[in-house]
Amino acid sequence: MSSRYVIIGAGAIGALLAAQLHLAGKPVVLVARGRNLEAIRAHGVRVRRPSNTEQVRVPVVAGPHELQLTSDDVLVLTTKTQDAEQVLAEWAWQPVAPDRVAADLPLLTFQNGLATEDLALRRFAQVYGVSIGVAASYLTPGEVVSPSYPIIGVVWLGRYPRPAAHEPHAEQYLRDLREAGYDGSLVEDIRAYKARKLLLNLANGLGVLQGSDSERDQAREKLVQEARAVFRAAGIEVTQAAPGHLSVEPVPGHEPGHLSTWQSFARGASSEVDYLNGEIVLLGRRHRVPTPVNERLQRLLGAQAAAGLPPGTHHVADVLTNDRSPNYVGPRNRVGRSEGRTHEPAHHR
Ligand SMILES: NC(=O)C1=CN([C@@H]2O[C@H](COP(=O)(O)OP(=O)(O)OC[C@H]3O[C@@H](n4cnc5c(N)ncnc54)[C@H](OP(=O)(O)O)[C@@H]3O)[C@@H](O)[C@H]2O)C=CC1
Ligand SMILES: CC(C)(CO)C(=O)C(=O)O
Repeated sequence: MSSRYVIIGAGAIGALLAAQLHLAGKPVVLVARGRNLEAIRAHGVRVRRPSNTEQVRVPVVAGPHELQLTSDDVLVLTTKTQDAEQVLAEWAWQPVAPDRVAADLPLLTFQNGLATEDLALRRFAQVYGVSIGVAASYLTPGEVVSPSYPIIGVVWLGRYPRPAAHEPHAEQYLRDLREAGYDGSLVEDIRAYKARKLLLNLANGLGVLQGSDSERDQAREKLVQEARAVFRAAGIEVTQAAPGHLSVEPVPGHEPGHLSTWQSFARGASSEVDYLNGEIVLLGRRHRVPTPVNERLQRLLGAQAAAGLPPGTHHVADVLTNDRSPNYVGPRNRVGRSEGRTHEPAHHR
């Protein structure tokens, strides 16, 4: 009998993982909130795949007050990074058994970026970082789109900060994930895998902006160059291991290619950019390495999220140049967004 997985955060990663584990016969409880909770309570998680849609009746709760934790539970954190601290604080000191609290349970952290594992380690002693490659999408309460089948995603899983000599629990988690449809491996240095993934995720924010493919490529190259420089200065290893391959297929009625950051902006949810590009900015400030392009993207999208503005509000050129005068006209309006670059200032050409 495998552990029960208590999956906190019912979005693209968490709701899909809960559905997959449930379908594989693994004990699982999903923690959701708001309209998403209502929809999952009423109908289960709707999983839209390339060739079918399944309604998966996953047990769901609103929080620790609706659940009795046991010593066999494994907590799984699948919120965005910006919500991790609040969730960790809420769950860590919940009672499990006499003299035990949730912070004594193992915790799996699925976040992109480098920040969550240290946030978790402040309270939880057994932290397992997971780096996941998956093309999942959450845009509608109670529903996830999963364009890969039968392999749902690829995971790299490792004890943080480093594995013990023998990690039977990590092996068990990986076995369960494999049975649930995820390809994956155990890794020695999960941070090096998260660093590799972060190099990819630095461009997530570019998908929220208007611009051509070549402008995006140009910006992506600069974002990654800056990141590599700060990683060198900070002594952060990036794994050289080859990334896994995942086949992604069309799902009827679903527009493909929108990454997790775009999904947050499209839903009017908060943005993870402070922990993606913002991680590079933080490391740059600590180690005195300039990171102007990551900083411009972070500032632009931070202000956009604060104002509740949708994808397409700004242009990639705003990230590539620091020239705010005399031609800068501010954020594009909704007309400019839907009709393309209609009011293009000179420095964007
Ligand atoms: N989407 C993807 O394809 C990929 C995502 N990732 C990474 O995985 C992590 C999770 O991302 P993703 O699944 O996309 O995020 P989502 O925004 O889709 O899902 C996060 C979920 O957590 C919920 N949540 C937030 N705070 C709380 C809280 N305090 N209590 C309970 N639930 C809470 C949100 O609630 P609400 O429903 O109200 O918004 C939402 O349902 C991120 O670090 C992301 O970068 C990695 C690879 C791919
Ligand atoms: C780039 C991608 C899709 C890889 O899994 C991802 O991490 C994201 O959407 O944030």
